Amino acid sequence: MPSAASSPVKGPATVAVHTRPLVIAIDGPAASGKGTLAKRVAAAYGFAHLDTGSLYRAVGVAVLRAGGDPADPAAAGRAARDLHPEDGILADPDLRTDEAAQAASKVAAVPEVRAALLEFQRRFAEQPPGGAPGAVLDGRDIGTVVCPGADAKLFVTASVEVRADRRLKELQGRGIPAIPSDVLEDMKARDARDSQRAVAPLRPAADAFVLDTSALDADQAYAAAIAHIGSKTGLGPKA
Ligand SMILES: Nc1ncnc2c1ncn2[C@@H]1O[C@H](COP(=O)(O)OP(=O)(O)OP(=O)(O)O)[C@@H](O)[C@H]1O
Ligand SMILES: Nc1ccn([C@@H]2O[C@H](COP(=O)(O)O)[C@@H](O)[C@H]2O)c(=O)n1
Repeated sequence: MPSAASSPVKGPATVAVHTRPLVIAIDGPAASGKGTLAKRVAAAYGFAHLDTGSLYRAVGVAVLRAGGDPADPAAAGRAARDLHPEDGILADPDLRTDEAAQAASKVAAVPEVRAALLEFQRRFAEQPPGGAPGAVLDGRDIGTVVCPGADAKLFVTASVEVRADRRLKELQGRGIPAIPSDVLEDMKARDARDSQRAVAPLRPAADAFVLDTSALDADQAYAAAIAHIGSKTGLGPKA
C-alpha cells in the first residue's frame, strides 16, 4: 500500500476529512420541538433522520394490541425484541396518538426494552441509510447513552406550560378534541416518568447545548441550533 505522502492527489484535501458519518444528537422532553428541529437540521445537511421516540411508541402499541400492560417488563421486553423497524411500522398513524405516547413512556422504563432498541439506533448513526454523510437522532438519551460521542449535542426544552400549549394546538389542528388541563397533566406525568426512571433518564448530556425554546419560534430555534452545530463541526447547512 502506498504511503499517504506518495499517493497521487485525487482531489481537494478536504474531501478525505470525514472518514465516518457525522452524528447530531437532539434530546429533550415531549413537545419541546426537538422533532421539528431534527427534521429541519437533517434536511439542511442532507443527513438521515431517526425519530427514536417512534421505536418506543411502536413497542408500546404492540403491547396494547396484544392486550398486554405496557408497564409489564415481560410483555414490553418481548415486544421490543420482536420489533422490526425496517418493516414500515414506524409510519403507522396509530403511533401518533396520546395513548401510544403514554404506553411508550411506560415501556421505555423497562431496561430490556432499551437494550433491545439500542443496536438499531447505533447502527443508524454509524451507517445512515441511503449512504447519507451523517445522521440526526432525536429522543431522550441520544447524547447520554445512544451516541455519547456525537459531534454535536442539543438539549431542546421549554416550560411545561408552553409545551402543553403547543401540543394542545397541534391536537386541535388535527381535529382531535382535547381538554387543556388534561394535556398539561399528561405532559407532567410523562415528564416525571421520563426523568425519574432508573435507566437512561431524560437529562442533558454534560456537553450538550441547552436550547430553551419557551420564547423562540421554530425559525429562531433552528437558527440557534445551526449556529451551535456550525461551531462544533465547522459545517454549514446546504440549504
Ligand atoms: N419553537 C417552537 N415554537 C412554537 N411551536 C413549536 C416550536 N417548535 C415546534 N413547535 C410545534 O410544537 C409541536 C411539538 O413539536 P415537536 O413535535 O417537534 O416536539 P417533540 O419534542 O418532537 O415532541 P414529542 O417528543 O412529543 O414527539 C408541533 O406542533 C410543532 O409544530
Ligand atoms: N430516545 C428515547 C425516545 C423516546 N423515549 C420514550 O418514548 C416516549 C415517546 O417519545 P416521543 O419522542 O415520541 O414523544 C417518551 O415519552 C419516552 O418515554 C425514550 O425513552 N428514549
